[in-house]
Amino acid sequence: MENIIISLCLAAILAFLFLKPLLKRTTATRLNLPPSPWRLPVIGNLHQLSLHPHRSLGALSLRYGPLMLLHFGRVPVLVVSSADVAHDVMKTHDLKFANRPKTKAVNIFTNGGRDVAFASYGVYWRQMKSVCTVHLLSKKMVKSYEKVREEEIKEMMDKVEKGSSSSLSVNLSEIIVDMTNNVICRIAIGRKYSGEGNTWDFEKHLRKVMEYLGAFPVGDYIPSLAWIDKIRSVDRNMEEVNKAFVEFLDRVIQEHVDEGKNKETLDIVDMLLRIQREKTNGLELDRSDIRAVILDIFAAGTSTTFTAIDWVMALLIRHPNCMKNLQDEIRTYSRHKLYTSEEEVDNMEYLKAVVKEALRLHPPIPMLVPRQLSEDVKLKGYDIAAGTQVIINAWPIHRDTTTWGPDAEEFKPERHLDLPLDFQGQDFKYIPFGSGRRLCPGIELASTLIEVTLANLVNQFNWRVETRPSGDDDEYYLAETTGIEVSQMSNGPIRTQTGQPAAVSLCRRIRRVGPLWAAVSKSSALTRTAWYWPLCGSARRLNCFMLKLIHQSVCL
Ligand code: HEM
Repeated sequence: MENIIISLCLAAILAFLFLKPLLKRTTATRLNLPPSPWRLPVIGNLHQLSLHPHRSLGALSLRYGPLMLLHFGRVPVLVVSSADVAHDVMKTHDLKFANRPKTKAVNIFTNGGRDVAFASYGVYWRQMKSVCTVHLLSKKMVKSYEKVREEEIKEMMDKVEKGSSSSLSVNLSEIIVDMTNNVICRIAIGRKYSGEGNTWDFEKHLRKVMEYLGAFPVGDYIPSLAWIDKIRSVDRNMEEVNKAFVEFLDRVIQEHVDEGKNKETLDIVDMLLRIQREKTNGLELDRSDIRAVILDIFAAGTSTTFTAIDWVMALLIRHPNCMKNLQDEIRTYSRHKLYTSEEEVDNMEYLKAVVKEALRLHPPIPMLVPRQLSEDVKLKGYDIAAGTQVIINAWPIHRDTTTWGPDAEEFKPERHLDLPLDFQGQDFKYIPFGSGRRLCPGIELASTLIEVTLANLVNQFNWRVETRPSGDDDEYYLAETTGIEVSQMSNGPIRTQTGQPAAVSLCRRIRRVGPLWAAVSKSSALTRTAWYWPLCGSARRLNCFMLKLIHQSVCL
């Protein structure tokens, strides 16, 4: 009798194991899944991504529609490529799509998502987001940092001035990067760490953190290849970088504690310490939470902002008529020759249109920050399972001819003059800062800094292309770059593939004419990635994201 029972049990287990995949397949076939491009075993659809994934996903969407289901390794990824579907995701079902996926790097650097950008949707994130929008990055707070912006922009203008009055070249992108870093640094931690006299190389460490946050975590997406991360000692290296950063931020926080509460101008660390003392919003912060928020401010605020300024300058130089219109406007409103103030910038409608148009064509985070679905949902009749990662690809949305007209690919700031579009993501055809619950809280800070910087650069200098080697087209000069350096802030494959902050290579020779002289501009991204190009070139030819992964594996 016992033998019979054991045999029956064994038979049942075997039958279950045998039937399980079949059952699964039957259930899956009953689900109405979104269209998917063909995929390979193990890597899924990764081979279909080029070095500009926002472009390759945009091209795939022309074939498979605005809602596609891909697989990055074994992780299902939903790709949204139209304003209509973006509306359903970020408005109708925003709550279900309000989570973020977390990679190993995110867990290490943000202490398991104790920041804002990667925190899981829930009470803690809600409190943090509210602290960010109401206290740290509110209109009033941004206004209180006006002096910081003015000082740093004046310093930037001095550098351009010096460069332009000598025959030496000026790296405009580098100057913009320095200015942006300095502004964000002073706002966040009260002082800047660039230049001489700094024993700790803050920028180098921050870049390292962002490289890890932006790198493709092979093991997270293709567990069978997790050994690659082990061989590369990725975990150990990340822990070491994190340790150095933690020590630095701890020192900064302790200095703030020692300085006391009665400072005249408060930076973000001061504000966070006050929130910790007063338990604002019922929030109980410990030191590691404060560190995570500060890291967010740096990671989310620096490269995005400088990339935007870089693109606007590049587009203006390519469109002399727009440059002239803008200069006319700025010179009408700007009373002082040496500095155009934020109050004056407030009146400049054409300047705002120029910035909006540049962010439409070149959103610094073209695929936004990935989201993760927290429960099953039906979207446009398709079944999407909980846990699916979600990419909202702003790139094709911003260039859709059905919503933007046949000239959607052209740089035409005028189109914004009569359009009631803002950065708040209310109209889903224009979402450079995202939308809904996860909307970027840094809009006020970023747009103010971008506008006042441009007003000054454009007001005081006339920019034009000086030389142009024959036989090269515009793309050669004005290409998006991707790669580790420009995907620093991103998380997960989406980020790395997106090459989020799509920095521009401003490698034209630019001359300031009129009373002052020549400035030569060269992209920092290009400078930093000079050694990287041969591989990028071949990767581009093969349209192969895998090559980038291999390169990243070797270099990180
Ligand atoms: C041109 C500059 C910037 C652009 C284009 C940009 C864009 C974005 C985008 C697309 C998102 C994701 C939104 C979504 O998921 O719907 C985001 C999130 C975020 N941004 Fe920005 N951003 C910029 C500047 C800044 C600045 C200056 C800060 C702060 C100092 C900042 C802080 C954040 C934070 C904390 C989040 C996460 C919000 C959340 O998950 O709830 N950003 N940003």
